[in-house]
Amino acid sequence: QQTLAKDASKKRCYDFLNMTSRSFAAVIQELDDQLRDAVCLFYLVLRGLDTIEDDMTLDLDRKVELLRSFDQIIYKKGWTFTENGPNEKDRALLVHFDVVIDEFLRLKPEFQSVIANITKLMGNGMADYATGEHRENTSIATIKDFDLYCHYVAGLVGYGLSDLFAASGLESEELAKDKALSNSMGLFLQKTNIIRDYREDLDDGRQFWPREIWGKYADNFSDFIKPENKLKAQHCLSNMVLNVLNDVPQVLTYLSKLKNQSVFNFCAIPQVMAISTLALVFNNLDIYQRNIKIRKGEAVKLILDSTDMDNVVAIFRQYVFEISRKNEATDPNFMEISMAIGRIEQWI
Ligand SMILES: O=C(O)CO[C@@H](C(=O)O)[C@@H](OCCCCCc1ccc2ccccc2c1)C(=O)NCCCCCc1ccc2ccccc2c1
Ligand SMILES: [Mg+2]
Ligand SMILES: [Mg+2]
Repeated sequence: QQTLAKDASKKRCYDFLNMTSRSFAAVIQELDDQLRDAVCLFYLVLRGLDTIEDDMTLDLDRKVELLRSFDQIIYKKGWTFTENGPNEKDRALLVHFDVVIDEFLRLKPEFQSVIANITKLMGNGMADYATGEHRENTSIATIKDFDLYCHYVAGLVGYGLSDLFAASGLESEELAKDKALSNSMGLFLQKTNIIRDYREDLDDGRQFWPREIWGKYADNFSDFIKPENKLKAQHCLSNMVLNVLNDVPQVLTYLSKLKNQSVFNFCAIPQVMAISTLALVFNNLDIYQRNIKIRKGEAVKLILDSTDMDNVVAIFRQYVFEISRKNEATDPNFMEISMAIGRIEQWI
């Protein structure tokens, strides 16, 4: 009887995974037995934390209290949360969070401590940011603030994944020690999404592009949606893409150090999707009007091709070449982008 109940609650966790993530559910479920459950629960715990962070209808003091204590909440059997607004997309995850906690508490202790440590760091980072000087529209001032915020919400995920890979024995300890490489794995994904999500975030009253960049091209963050600012909008966008390109060499270095096939696929596929998205958004002013996504057919081809390092390098080379072809000599960022591409080509 016990095993039936345990299997049912584990199955529900995978249902929550498939419900809350288009891009990660499939690759997480392909991981080898030693890692699959730990990474699934790592995802669900952090998605639960992010569902608190993302909810703009929550009272700020209440939000901060939850963010800073989430690393203790995950040890409280039976805990659930029903205060999210009705439109919060992953609200159901927290309404049934007791199921996630039950499964989290069944993980090996070393997996639990990796997840709890990252949850504590991320929750406090999110809270510091939510109560910072720009709390009204979550705006980000400098490129340094941009890197710090993305470190909190995504770089730390890279830290935790590398630690889980090492704890499972499927990957080396030294990979987990090289924090800069793990950090870049998160920053590349998060920053690419932040560029792609300009319009969605603007409409939600959030702005994640650093003022140090966009402030060179406009007085207000929303100016870029106006047709008369087309050229400024294009140059601001290429400046953002330039900032993200700088993480590519470290992403390729991280991937080249992986030994386990299922871990390689899990790590490579989101990065390949991101470089494809980056090439799609480069000099593409549609991002100021709507959320653009790579076509389903292209995504399927990328997933099937991303199983070994040579193919992944070839895919990166293809998209970096596409960006260099679209790079315009009249763009003030033209030279910097050419040099960033040069640094990537030394690698590939
Ligand atoms: O609300 C949304 O749907 C999007 O939220 C974004 C936001 O609010 O900024 C934002 O929320 C960030 C805070 C919660 C992080 C949740 C997460 C994501 C992916 C994971 C993958 C595996 C294991 C655990 C994971 C945890 C978000 O989901 N951004 C997507 C990019 C985050 C990438 C994280 C990451 C970092 C390094 C990686 C290395 C290898 C493979 C996957 C990796 C994945
Ligand atoms: Mg989110
Ligand atoms: Mg968030």
